[in-house]
Amino acid sequence: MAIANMKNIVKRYGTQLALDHVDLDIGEGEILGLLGPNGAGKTTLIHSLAGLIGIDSGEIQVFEKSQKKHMLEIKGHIGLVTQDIAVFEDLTARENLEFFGGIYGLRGEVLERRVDETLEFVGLTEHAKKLPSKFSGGMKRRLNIACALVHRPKFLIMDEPTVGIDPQSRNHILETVRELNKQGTTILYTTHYMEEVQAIASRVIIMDQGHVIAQGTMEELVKKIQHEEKINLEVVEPTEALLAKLRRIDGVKHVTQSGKEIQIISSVGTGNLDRVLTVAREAGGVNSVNTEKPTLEDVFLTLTGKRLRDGGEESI
Ligand SMILES: Nc1ncnc2c1ncn2[C@@H]1O[C@H](COP(=O)(O)OP(=O)(O)OP(=O)(O)O)[C@@H](O)[C@H]1O
Repeated sequence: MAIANMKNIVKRYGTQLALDHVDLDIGEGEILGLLGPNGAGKTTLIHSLAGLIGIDSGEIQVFEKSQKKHMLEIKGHIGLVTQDIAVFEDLTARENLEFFGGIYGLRGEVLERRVDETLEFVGLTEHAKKLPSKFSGGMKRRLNIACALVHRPKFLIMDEPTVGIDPQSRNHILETVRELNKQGTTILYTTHYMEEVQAIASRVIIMDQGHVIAQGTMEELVKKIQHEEKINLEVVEPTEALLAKLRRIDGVKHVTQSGKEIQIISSVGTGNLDRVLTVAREAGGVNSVNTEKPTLEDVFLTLTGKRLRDGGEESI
């Protein structure tokens, strides 16, 4: 069954085109990773899918039903974990869950059982009676997720749920996502962190400037650039003149620099390793060199010209 289809979606904020004819399909049982730099349109896509904002044109179906016609019914089976933590600071963890469960029509014993189960699931049972203001960042994030889960949605949409938390809390959240998926929940997971997508996603969508620029499994995406290799150089003098010369070499697609380390993505089989070394030696010398197969991060760089980790800043 298709969990969601978006067809030809256009969304503008004034003159700003946030979604530019976007198509997206999500199948039941997937963990779909949505990657993109700041401003790519991820939150806009998620909010329009969850029915929080209207679109200018296009068609959205969720659970194979028109979103326009069945909005309320659809919303009852979606959970949305927002990027900004949306819990009540003056209610305890338990009271927060009771409130959100109540919104979804849960009452009495069923509500209490679901609240207990959800607290247990996110590891907050012992803290049920505490106010979120006493929580660490990671615990607050877990409570935020719990609020979106208490009504047991079929489809969970998560907007950067691990921003600003420690690695242990992040692992806990990723484990929660995997477990939910095992139990049958379909998940759309937005992040800036490539390694999170690599750890949990069964399929990946890459967005940039309001467009879906690539989608597929990790292997399919990496295959897209299988004719490329990554050359890692450490040079003695990383001057602008050297970078410019490297970029002019035929077959070189991207050159990025961090201190004395220079990374080059180049077509394979073009003899570019030799050329790169010659240019770098002439420009002051080379401390070390190695080549690697491209990763998902390199797919992103090749497709967008930007590094995801830097929040999408231009790298060349
Ligand atoms: N309410 C708004 N009014 C005007 N412009 C907006 C509004 N919300 C988003 N935008 C613009 O629309 C574009 C897409 O923004 P969106 O927040 O969807 O991107 P994003 O990929 O979620 O970015 P981030 O990773 O920073 O959250 C950006 O250029 C943004 O500045």
